[in-house]
Amino acid sequence: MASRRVGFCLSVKKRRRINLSAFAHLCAGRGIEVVEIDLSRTMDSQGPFDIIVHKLSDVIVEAEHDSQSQQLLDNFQTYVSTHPRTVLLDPLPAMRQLLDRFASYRIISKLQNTLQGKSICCPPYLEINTTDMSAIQEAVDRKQLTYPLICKTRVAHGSRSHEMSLIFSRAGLRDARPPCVLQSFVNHGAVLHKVFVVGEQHFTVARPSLKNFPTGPYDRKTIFFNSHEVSKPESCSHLTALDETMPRVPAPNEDLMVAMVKELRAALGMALFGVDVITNIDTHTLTIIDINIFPGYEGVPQFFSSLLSHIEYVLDMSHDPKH
Ligand SMILES: O=P(O)(O)O[C@@H]1[C@@H](O)[C@H](OP(=O)(O)O)[C@@H](OP(=O)(O)O)[C@@H](O)[C@H]1OP(=O)(O)O
Ligand SMILES: Nc1ncnc2c1ncn2[C@@H]1O[C@H](COP(=O)(O)OP(=O)(O)O)[C@@H](O)[C@H]1O
Ligand SMILES: [Mg+2]
Repeated sequence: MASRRVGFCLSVKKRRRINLSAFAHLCAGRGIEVVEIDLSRTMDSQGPFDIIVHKLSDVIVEAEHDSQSQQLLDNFQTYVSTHPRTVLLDPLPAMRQLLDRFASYRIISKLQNTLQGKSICCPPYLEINTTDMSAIQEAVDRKQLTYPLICKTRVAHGSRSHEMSLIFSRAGLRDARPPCVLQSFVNHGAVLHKVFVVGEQHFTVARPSLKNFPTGPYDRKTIFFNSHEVSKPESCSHLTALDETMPRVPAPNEDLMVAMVKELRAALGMALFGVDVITNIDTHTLTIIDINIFPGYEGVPQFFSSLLSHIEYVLDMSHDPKH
């Protein structure tokens, strides 16, 4: 009989993607039982759980307008609050803030101040809530945002959240669809670094990314794109094809990455997250552009062993009377 039970609460898609049955097999060898939580049944009938690993992004976003999802979320929250000894990976309020780019970029901007002098930054950006063009133009000028601007939806989860645009001039600002973020585009040599965090450990994987653009403003039509067409491992787009004469950008400094991950872990209070970083080709500043909840860890063969170690560590800590 397994002595410890880990509940996984994931969408069907996520469960398949991470191959939960293979992870359950690994856990069984360490006396840990993996249970797939079915949110449509009572949590009490499926427990007890020593720890719950979840990605409830779909449910949280749907709960905004769907009472059935709200009910599922309420049941989950009630279980968690009435079982304080069950560890939650990760806390709901912590992950909820990452579903909102306004909140994420505030966190990243604060981090930029904490790590001052460490050459880490967040691109200058604006939160756009209005359709009033002159107000938007004035805000862009006041904040001295440089063109091109990348326009991202406020909601950071779901298929529509990856629909973005590149705006090259004041006239192009009419293509912004509020609520959204307007962020200065940073030339980075078309390489994205995905930093995948599991507790104390992190793993970095390089991915394709948007190519460099001349600094604007200039007369060019807005480019609409889906971020998954440019930054997935298999992405192959004309938007990522670099001019071959471009000098290569150095890989990010590992000490800087360690400092960034440490600060972010503390600021977020989370263990399973991903950070998208790029290196500014002119200043070599490490630039954070995105934080993801429980990402895919694609290209990280150590993911399972690392997750298992983290779960064991958390369980040991929670049973330690000193904590
Ligand atoms: O949006 P990104 O930066 O491409 O990262 C995605 C993202 O985190 C996505 O989650 P969601 O937006 O659907 O919540 C993850 O999907 P899964 O939950 O199905 O794994 C992707 O795995 C992330 O991609 P990546 O692993 O490339 O960071
Ligand atoms: N400020 C920026 N400068 C340059 N490229 C960017 C910037 N922000 C995003 N990108 C590009 O757009 C892609 C998607 O942006 P991101 O903020 O990670 O959104 P998503 O949530 O869809 O992953 C990145 O992978 C990168 O290629
Ligand atoms: Mg991203």
